[in-house]
Amino acid sequence: MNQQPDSSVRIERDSMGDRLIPSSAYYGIQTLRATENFPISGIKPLHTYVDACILIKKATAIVNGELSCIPQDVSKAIVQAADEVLAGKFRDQFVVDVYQAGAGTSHHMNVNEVLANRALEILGDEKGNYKLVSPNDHVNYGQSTNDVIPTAIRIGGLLALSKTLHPALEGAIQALEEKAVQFQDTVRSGRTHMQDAVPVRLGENFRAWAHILSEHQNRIYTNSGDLMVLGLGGSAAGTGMNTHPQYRGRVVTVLSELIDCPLEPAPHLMAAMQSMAPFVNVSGALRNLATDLAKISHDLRLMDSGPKTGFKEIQLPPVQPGSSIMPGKYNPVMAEMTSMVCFQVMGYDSAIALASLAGQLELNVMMPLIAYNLIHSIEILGNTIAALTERCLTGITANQERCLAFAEGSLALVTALNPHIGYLNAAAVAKESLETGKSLRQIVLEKGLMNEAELAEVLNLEQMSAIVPLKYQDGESD
Ligand SMILES: N[C@@H](CC(=O)O)C(=O)O
Repeated sequence: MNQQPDSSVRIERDSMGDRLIPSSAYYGIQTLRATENFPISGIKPLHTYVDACILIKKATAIVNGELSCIPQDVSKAIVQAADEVLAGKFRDQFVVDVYQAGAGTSHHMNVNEVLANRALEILGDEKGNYKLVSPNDHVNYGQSTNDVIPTAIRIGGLLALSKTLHPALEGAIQALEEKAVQFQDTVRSGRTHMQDAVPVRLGENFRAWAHILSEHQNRIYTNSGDLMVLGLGGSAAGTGMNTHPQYRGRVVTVLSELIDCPLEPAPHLMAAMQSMAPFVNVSGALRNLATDLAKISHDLRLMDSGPKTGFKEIQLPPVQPGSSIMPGKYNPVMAEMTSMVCFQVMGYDSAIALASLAGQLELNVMMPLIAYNLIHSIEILGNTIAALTERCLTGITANQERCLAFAEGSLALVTALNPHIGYLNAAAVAKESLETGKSLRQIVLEKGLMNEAELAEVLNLEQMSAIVPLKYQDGESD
């Protein structure tokens, strides 16, 4: 390329040759080639994933500067550039599609180039003039995509969990517990197999859901512990080639301080690089949560069904007109959206499992897919749960009369008669009630199976729907 380009572009060179880059761009030639190679989804890297990569680069620049592996002024300029990105600048410079080069080298080089070019500017030099600060020799000193990207997925996962999913789960659990107290005295008919079952308390349904979510939160905490063990320092193949002996330990300490989380160096660098088990583990816990969350959102839709032709035991808050053609229709849109997000998370989990088994020898090159799917799953689940809580759970009201009417009309009330008249007699009473339309009470009295006082005591909905306390001995309470 002999012609002098105009000032709107600059020339950059890599091992494949020269290319023109817009002068204003902070990314460089390797990023440009990647954008041309991967025009796949139009989806750019998640902010949290960019943050994770930038935090790693900040930590490595600090430690490589302290160890005199890179010049002090270069280290400081890279750190300043990293801080600027973390503060929200240059976000439009991370431009490589999420479906990209195996292992994530393209996104990684995008990060290295943006930091190098901004560091050059800070040092008074020109973008693209990589002598003073090079994306490969300085920003990437002692690193490889192969140890940086698995670390970035770990850090991105931890950031997303603490910023999005855990606070959302806490909010949902609290909202459900408040509803449990509010609806504690509302008796409704249980339904099993979608048929009449024994009575339950509506409040207890909400308490059960709070408990289910709280157990999922514990599983996610436990499963995410592995994300805190970092193989950073393994460089290209998990041997640590081209790193200073003190780098590996120090960089993990600095990164721990930066994200305020107790991280540790991996006991075996090759294992940390090859195995995607920590991500499968967290994704599995997310799938597990999504499975129950979808079930809860389906239950909410069932219980709210109607208004004239369904259960309508509860009312979900109407948040928008439901129909483009049917006036006055309000649909359970927040619960519907929740189910779809849960299905997406399960799909992402399946893809993560396939990507994780596709590693070969020293490296798993499917990491870009794992990075996007895992962090996106955490974030969309967190955002979904927060929106569901704010726009649906907190505003749910109970239709007490309707709940009670179903409970009183349930054929399964006859279950309470088993200990007094036996299962077969009780079944005959139920059958006759269904055939004749007479009440269970009336048939039992007509048949002389029990007297009125006994029946009144046994067919007590409050008592039937109360949870039997756990006791191991008389006089002991739980
Ligand atoms: N993923 C690259 C290494 C790197 O980008 O640092 C490779 O193994 O070829």
